[in-house]
Amino acid sequence: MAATASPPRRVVICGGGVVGACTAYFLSTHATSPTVPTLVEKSSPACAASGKAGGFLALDWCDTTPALSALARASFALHRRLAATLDGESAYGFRAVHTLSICLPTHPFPAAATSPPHPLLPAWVDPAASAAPPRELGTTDTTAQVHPGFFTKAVLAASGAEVVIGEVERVVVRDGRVAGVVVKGRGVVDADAVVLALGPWSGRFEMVREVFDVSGLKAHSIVLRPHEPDKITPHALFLSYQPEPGAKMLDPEVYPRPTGEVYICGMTKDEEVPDDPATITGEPDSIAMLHKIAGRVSDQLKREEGAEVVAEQACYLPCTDDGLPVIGEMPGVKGCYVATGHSCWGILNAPATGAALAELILDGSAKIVDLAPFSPARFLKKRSKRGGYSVLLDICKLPDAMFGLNVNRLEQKYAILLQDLLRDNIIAFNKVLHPHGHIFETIQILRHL
Ligand SMILES: Cc1cc2nc3c(=O)[nH]c(=O)nc-3n(C[C@H](O)[C@H](O)[C@H](O)COP(=O)(O)OP(=O)(O)OC[C@H]3O[C@@H](n4cnc5c(N)ncnc54)[C@H](O)[C@@H]3O)c2cc1C
Repeated sequence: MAATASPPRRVVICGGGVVGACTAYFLSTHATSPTVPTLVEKSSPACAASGKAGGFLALDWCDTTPALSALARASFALHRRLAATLDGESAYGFRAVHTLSICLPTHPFPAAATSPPHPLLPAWVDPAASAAPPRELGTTDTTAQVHPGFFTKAVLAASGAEVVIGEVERVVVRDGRVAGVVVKGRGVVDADAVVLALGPWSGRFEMVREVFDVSGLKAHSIVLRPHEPDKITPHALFLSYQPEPGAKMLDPEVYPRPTGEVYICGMTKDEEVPDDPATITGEPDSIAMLHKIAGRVSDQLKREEGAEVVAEQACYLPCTDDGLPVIGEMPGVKGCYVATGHSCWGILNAPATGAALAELILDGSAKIVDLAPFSPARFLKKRSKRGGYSVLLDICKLPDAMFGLNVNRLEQKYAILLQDLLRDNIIAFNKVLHPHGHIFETIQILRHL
């Protein structure tokens, strides 16, 4: 990625979830070119997954995917640094946690059949809740938590960003460069750089949809206030549970919070994301199952034992086809950046995402993590393997003037496809281009990229 001549002055971030908020924070705290952005949010900051997530953080749980591992490890370290800078402990419940895996039996064991509680099991968890000895999945060195909604709002407030409540309808592009965004009822907000951090709504923008797909996976959660909150220890529980013999295995998660509340989530479902984040509600069956599971884990979490219901809710995980987030500049639109697809790790991975984007926008390249594996252009390359030949034919139909040395006039997406074809499909390249006599000129263009 070529370095920008001078950093953009006006940056507009679309979307007030954790990814938009962290990007705002790292733009405004950049060491040499601090830039306070404008953030446009349709409903309210952290109204969607970023306010309704668990907020669990893990150092090494993404290590099986090298690119994601780098993002997660950098983010975990940044979470620690942010907590120290922003007083995360009291501002948003940052703390280290113990993390256990527990296999919840299908049917509760009779009390007499229960052996003494396993030493790893916290006292507030019913000993009969564990069909097998619990397993330690993380320690206070490797796992931690935040209250995701409080975290998102705290970093956004610390960024000093101007927050505009309004719906971004589209991105304004002039001569292949971003010029602003159109906000419903307000008109154009001018910008030198635009960041699309719209979670599962990113695909609503044609410019994004043309390059990659983002889908939403609906997930449910409940928040309970036990009658003796002081008895609940900082233990995150990853459960496996089969409600009936032969039924689908469920994998709910339980996160006690320093606020005294206990958050329980699970029950996912592929479903179309509704237009308005404020209208998302949980389905009664899924919420009822989460209450059943909560009651099986601990008497403290039973409504009939005095647990107060604080929230019953649902939201959507933003998912991509290859399971990796998309972070980088949109091909063919200079100054338009995207950050989405963080799936079940958006609260963890938002800090390094925001820090990397801030570097990319203000310095011209990211140092904190290598953004190459997350580039939106990776989808374009995949599509070129299927459609590259016909695109090449399209290029051959372009007027001869396009094959001069005027790289700016050749859309970047075609240039990427050509690069791909040069590497993977040189024969097709020669065969198609030679009769038209464009080989020399095209190679010149590629040299200029
Ligand atoms: C049940 C559940 C539990 C989870 N637990 C964890 C966890 O423990 N740890 C973890 O790391 N991750 C967790 N996640 C994942 C995490 O919540 C997400 O990856 C993350 O919140 C995505 O953040 P985002 O900013 O990309 O999107 P979102 O939070 O969805 O934010 C997108 C924002 O864009 C706004 N918007 C949409 N359209 C427009 C428009 N046209 N104009 C302006 N604004 C618009 C929306 O209103 C919304 O505020 C969990 C997710 C779920 C669903």
